[in-house]
Amino acid sequence: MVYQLNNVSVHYANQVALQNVSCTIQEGKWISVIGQTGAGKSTFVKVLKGLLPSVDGDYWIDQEPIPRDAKGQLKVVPDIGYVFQYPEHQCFETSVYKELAFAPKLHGYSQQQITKSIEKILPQVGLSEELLPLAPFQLSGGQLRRVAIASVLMMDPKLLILDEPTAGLDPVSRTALLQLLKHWQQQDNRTILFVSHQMNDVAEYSDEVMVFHEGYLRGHYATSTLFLEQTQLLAKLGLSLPEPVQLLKLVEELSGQKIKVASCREQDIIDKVWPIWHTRSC
Ligand SMILES: Nc1ncnc2c1ncn2[C@@H]1O[C@H](COP(=O)(O)OP(=O)(O)OP(=O)(O)O)[C@@H](O)[C@H]1O
Repeated sequence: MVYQLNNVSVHYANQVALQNVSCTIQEGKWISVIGQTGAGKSTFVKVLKGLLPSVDGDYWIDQEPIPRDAKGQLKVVPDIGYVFQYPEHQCFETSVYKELAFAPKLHGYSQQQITKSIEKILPQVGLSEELLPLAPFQLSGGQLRRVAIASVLMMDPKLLILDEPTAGLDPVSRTALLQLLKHWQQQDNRTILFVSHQMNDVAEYSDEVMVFHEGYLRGHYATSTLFLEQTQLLAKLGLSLPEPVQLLKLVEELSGQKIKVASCREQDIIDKVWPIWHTRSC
C-alpha cells in the first residue's frame, strides 16, 4: 500500500502543528520520524491513522482519497496499527488475554482464530503464554509495552505506527524489542513508522528518515544519506548525530582522511574505523 499526503496542515486552536506537509510512504520500509520536541511528529502520525478529524489538505491510500464523514472530517483508518507513546493509555482490559482478544472480538473473529493469532503473535513480541491471565498492572514496563504492541499486531496491520516505543526501556530490552519489530517488518513486506528521539536506533534500523521542524517536513532521506551527508542540516535543526557517526567523524578528523563506509549502521562504521584506529594512523 502507498500512503500519500498533499499539502496537509493541522491547527490546534491557535497553534499550527503541521504545515503544508506532502509526502509518500512506500510499503516494505522502516521509516523513522525525527525532530525536536513539538516539531509535529505525533501530529503527523495521528493524521495518517485518521485520529485527527480536522485536517486541511489531501490524503490518499493507494490513490483513493480516504473516507470523510458528512462534515468533511477524516475517518480512522482501520488497517493501520497505532501503538501509543504510553502503553498504559492503551491497555485497559483486566487481563493480558482480554487485551489481546479485544479488537479481534470486536471484528467478529472466532475463538479459534483468536487463540491461533495469540499463539502466533506472543513469540513475535517475545512474550510468554504464562502472562495471559495477568492484569496489565502486574507487568513490568517492558512487558506492558510488548502487550500494547501485540494487541495491535493481532489485527495484522500492513502499516504499524510506533510513537516512541522504546522510551523508558533498559538497553537490553530496547534492542530486543527493536530486533523483534525489524523481523516482523521484514516478513511480508510490512511498513513501520517509528517516531523516536534515539538517533542510534534510527540509524541502526531505518531505511528512510523523515525530519520535522516547527511543523514543516524538512526532508525525507535514505538513512545513510541523512546521517553521513546532511550533517549541517541536522546541526541547524538541533538534532544530534548517532554515536557511531560521531566516532567516524572524530577518526576522520584525527587521521585527516575521508573514510568510506557502507552505511551509517554501527557494525559498518566499526569495520572501517577499527583498522585505522588499531594501526594508530590517527
Ligand atoms: N491536543 C493539542 N492541543 C493543542 N496543542 C497541541 C496538541 N497536541 C499537540 N499540540 C501542539 O502542537 C505542536 C506539535 O506537537 P506534537 O505532539 O505533534 O510534537 P512532537 O514532535 O510529537 O513532540 P514530542 O517529541 O515532544 O512528542 C506542539 O507545539 C504542541 O504543543
